Amino acid sequence: MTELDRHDTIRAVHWLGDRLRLLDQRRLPFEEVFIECHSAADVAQAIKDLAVRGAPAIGIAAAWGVVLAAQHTPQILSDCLRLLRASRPTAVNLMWALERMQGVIDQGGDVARLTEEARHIQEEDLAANRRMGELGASLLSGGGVMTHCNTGSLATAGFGTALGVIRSGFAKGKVSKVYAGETRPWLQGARLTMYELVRDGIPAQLIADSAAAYLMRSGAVQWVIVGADRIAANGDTANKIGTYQLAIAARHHGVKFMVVAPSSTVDMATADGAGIEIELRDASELLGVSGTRTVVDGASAWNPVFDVTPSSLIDAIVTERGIIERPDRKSMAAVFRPGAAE
Ligand SMILES: CSC[C@@H](O)[C@@H](O)C(=O)COP(=O)(O)O
Repeated sequence: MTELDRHDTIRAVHWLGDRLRLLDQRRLPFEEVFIECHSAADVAQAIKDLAVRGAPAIGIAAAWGVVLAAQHTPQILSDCLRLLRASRPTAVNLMWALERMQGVIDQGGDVARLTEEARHIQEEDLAANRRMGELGASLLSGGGVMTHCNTGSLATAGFGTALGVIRSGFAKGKVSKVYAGETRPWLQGARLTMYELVRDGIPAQLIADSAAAYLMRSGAVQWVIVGADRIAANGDTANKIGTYQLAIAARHHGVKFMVVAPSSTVDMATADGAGIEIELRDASELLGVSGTRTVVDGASAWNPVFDVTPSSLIDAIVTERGIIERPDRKSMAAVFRPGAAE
């Protein structure tokens, strides 16, 4: 067991043979409670309600949802796939995982084959995260990094994407301090990223989302490192709301901006960010904090939960296939459509 393995101990998604156990991320950090899904509908609901969240983890959970459907309700398998696909719109890992499962179904695969495919999806994600950790850490210099939302073990099969780069960077002595934005309104940064960083003993401080530009101006941060929910063919990247303004502030202050995501997050069928559907969630999520209403009755709210960062503001996209510096349509195609005529 390596030093990194000793630290990376959280797993959000557990397959138990006839049901799926999910660490309920709505209850963290103070309660480590698991929920059990017995059907594809249970999994779809858990994804919709953010009990499981983070693009890769959503895809993995959905793949296991298809196994549950094949075990318990094979007569309505295609309805179950539709239900899972509709659970959240932005993270393309969900559609990607369901397409892989559909491929097995189309070849006449039985429950055993579907189980094997879901397990592969989960294991490949962990391996991709380890690889991206190495690659991303090789770019780092300066020691100070900022991240947004939660991209760690909780959001993936383990280790994490952006947080994986931070973990690797810390292990190599290339990260000395992490600043985590709290990530209103669900507080993934405050509740989940700080939970992971404190468990790992990585020096970290929470900041209000609105403190980011001031932090960058101070010179304390050399890299902003974030994950992604969907990367279009030209490198435009959808990620948690607030990422775009971080990229603008980073460019203004000469801070580098890195996106870390497995190739399952790359959507070459979508030409650019304008084609990415952005999830709008209920206004009630913004009208209070942790269930306590903070806004006057009668007020309304606009609650998009992702935004799109144009590729021109991204210094590097790191996937398990390699590093793409200054991403654009051509450099993305060279990695994700090798051999295709330009
Ligand atoms: C490795 S997770 C990458 C992204 O999925 C993450 O940054 C993010 O935006 C998660 O949003 P969430 O709404 O919590 O699912």
